[in-house]
Amino acid sequence: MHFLSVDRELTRHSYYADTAVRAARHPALQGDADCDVAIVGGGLAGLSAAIELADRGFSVRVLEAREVGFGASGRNGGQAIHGLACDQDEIERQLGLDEARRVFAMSIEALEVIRQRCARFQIDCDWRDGYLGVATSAGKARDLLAGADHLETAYSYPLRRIAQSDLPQWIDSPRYRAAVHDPRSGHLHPLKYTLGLARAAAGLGVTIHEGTAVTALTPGDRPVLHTANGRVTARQVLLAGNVYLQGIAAALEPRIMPVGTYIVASAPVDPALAQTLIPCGAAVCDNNFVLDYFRFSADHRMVYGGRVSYSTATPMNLAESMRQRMVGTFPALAGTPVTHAWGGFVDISMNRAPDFGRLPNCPQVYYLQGFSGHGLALTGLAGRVVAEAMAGDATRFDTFARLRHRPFPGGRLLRMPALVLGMAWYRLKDALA
Ligand SMILES: Cc1cc2nc3c(=O)[nH]c(=O)nc-3n(C[C@H](O)[C@H](O)[C@H](O)COP(=O)(O)OP(=O)(O)OC[C@H]3O[C@@H](n4cnc5c(N)ncnc54)[C@H](O)[C@@H]3O)c2cc1C
Repeated sequence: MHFLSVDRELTRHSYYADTAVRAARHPALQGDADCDVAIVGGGLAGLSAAIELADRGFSVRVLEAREVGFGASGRNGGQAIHGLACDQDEIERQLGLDEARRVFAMSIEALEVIRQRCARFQIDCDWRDGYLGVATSAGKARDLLAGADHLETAYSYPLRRIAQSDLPQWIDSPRYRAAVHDPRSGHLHPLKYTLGLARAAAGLGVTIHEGTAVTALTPGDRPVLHTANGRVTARQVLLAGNVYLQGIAAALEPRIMPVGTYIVASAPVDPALAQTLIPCGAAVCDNNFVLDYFRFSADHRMVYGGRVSYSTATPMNLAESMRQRMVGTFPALAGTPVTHAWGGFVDISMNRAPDFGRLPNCPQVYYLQGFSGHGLALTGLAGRVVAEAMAGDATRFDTFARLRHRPFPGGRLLRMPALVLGMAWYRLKDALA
């Protein structure tokens, strides 16, 4: 089955969709329109850019095939964490330490962007401060602490180190050997946040069209986006369609792969139990290659993410297998039922670094992709730097655009099997660490 059909199934039982209110529906495009910037994709990247562009006086249209927040933005783990999906080493290797420091600083700005937007647009999305990085083995603990040392010495970014003996004050689980805590990162309800950004964008004059799939792009001095019921001609275009952007820009497709990741939400637990299990209230994520990520929601449900599918097929018995992972981490939740199970696809790049740039055959068309499962905060910054570039100052955008990306090997047919094989190796490394 094609991953898009799998993806539609995965949206059906999301806790976020059950607990967010879609106050506004945005009408589909009918007829032809003109604007300064046309954006493909009503996720966090597209909406963030729309807000930044509207702030700079541009006329903006967002074209969304389904509905705002349909993709990863409305379904993710809700963890807004410093840094990128890849280690800073990758950025240092490619751009040097000074540029890598600028990139890291932008990832911290991305966290501030969330806080600022929640305050400015009064977005109530259950934000809570705090992120706890945890390690499941002695080897992983060494990696975690070495990473923290590097962030402190090379980036002046201190993380609090927590020894195994002190862990119960932070997380009550038998699984972990060490942790690091970051008070500047945090977590939120991603669909409430995404819908809040759409409301903010519309309030700034951005026209949003839901139910409007872009089927083709004609490059040129004024690129044209084609849809079933009309066209949009713009001075500049942003492609922010993530893994769903298929058949619009062939050059971009081999640079990312859709990888499935899954989440369950439990029934609400006694607030006192939630407080005992994660006393610091942080979002938690381990540093395995195939990682587990979890947190308590504002209504005291355990929102537990993990597993991956590199073949795009949904794992068998998804809800039960995820429940078992949750109970492995927190035996105290053994009697707590799971009420929701859902998932989505992340846009991983080969090196896990974000992939921002302009289309080779049409520099008026910008793109943002390759967030590699770490885009909740970074999309906000991405929208800001692409707006800066469109407004004439590409300094920060081009820092990202200089990162080199290789296409996934194997061509269209063999790409997926090659990836599955590669990932089996990393899973083995996790198991042996
Ligand atoms: C299950 C899951 C858990 C995750 N957990 C975390 C986490 O805890 N922390 C974190 O930092 N990141 C996480 N991520 C990643 C994060 O959600 C993404 O990086 C981020 O949301 C990407 O935003 P986006 O706007 O680029 O893409 P999306 O939100 O996917 O939006 C793209 C939109 O473009 C639309 N579109 C595509 N093509 C077209 C077209 N041709 N015409 C019109 N519209 C089109 C799609 O319908 C879609 O709505 C997770 C992702 C998933 C799937």
